[in-house]
Amino acid sequence: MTFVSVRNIFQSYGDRPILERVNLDVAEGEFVSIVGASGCGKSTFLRLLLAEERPVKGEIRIDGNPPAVEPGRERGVVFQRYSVFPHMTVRENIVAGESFERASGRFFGAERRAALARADAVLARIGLSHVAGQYPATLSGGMQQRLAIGQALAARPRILLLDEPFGALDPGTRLQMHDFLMELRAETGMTVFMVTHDLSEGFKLGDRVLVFDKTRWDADYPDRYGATVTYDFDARDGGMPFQHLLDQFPGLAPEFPLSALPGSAVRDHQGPEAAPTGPRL
Ligand SMILES: Nc1ncnc2c1ncn2[C@@H]1O[C@H](COP(=O)(O)OP(=O)(O)OP(=O)(O)O)[C@@H](O)[C@H]1O
Repeated sequence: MTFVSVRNIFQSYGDRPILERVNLDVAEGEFVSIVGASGCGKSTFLRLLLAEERPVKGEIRIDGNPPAVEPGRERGVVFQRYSVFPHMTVRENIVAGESFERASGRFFGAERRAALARADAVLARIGLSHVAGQYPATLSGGMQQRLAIGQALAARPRILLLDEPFGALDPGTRLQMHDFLMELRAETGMTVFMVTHDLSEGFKLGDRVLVFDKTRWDADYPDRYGATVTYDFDARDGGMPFQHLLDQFPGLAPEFPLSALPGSAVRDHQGPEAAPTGPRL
């Protein structure tokens, strides 16, 4: 059953189209990876889901309703660069994440004690209990990003939006974060949209991998057309057979023509006029 529905979305900045004819149905609990060339509108799409922007045309529905303008309860978001508060301790950061309107200082008495107890439960879940009283600057990059995810989860959102969340981390920490995110996802059943530049990460973590690209090009006016979803790959089972191919041919991604993969389910999002030529990542 559809949880997030995106219908014929167009978005432009000034007279410059960024997205066009984006259609999508996502079930609750699905993990959707989003890849595409730099500047093609992936973050713009996340901002539309967050209701930070309104589309020029089209409609987004979350559980049948337009996305609420206030962040927090329904959707949590994590960016590439650590979005935690540097002047608050790790525990206070989690408390602050519970509600954007109610920073930690707004909790008093029993309410504050309850909020701190909930924060401690989140910290235990993300493995940061031992640094609860420290400031973010004293943590490693991976720990800070775990804190950012914990902060987003403190409000118990049904949807987690991740914009290149592991892009700034070293490869080892990145792998640890993959395990961490998969565990959290299994525990919470949340729906995830993750923008990544790492194709194999997208296939490893996602149930689906969406490729954003332009289907129409004007060589004289490269900004004339917007991007849309050109591929929607079934990536369950760890992105097999994509991962097997990567193992066999290291260095294959990202130029490999994804459409040639055996067993990849490519769903049609644009209708008969669209003629995707393969992602340029
Ligand atoms: N508020 C804005 N006003 C005008 N142009 C914008 C605005 N936000 C984004 N853009 C432009 O829209 C295009 C799409 O930006 P967006 O950040 O969505 O791309 P992206 O696919 O996420 O890129 P990257 O992979 O590099 O992060 C870019 O050319 C960007 O400069």
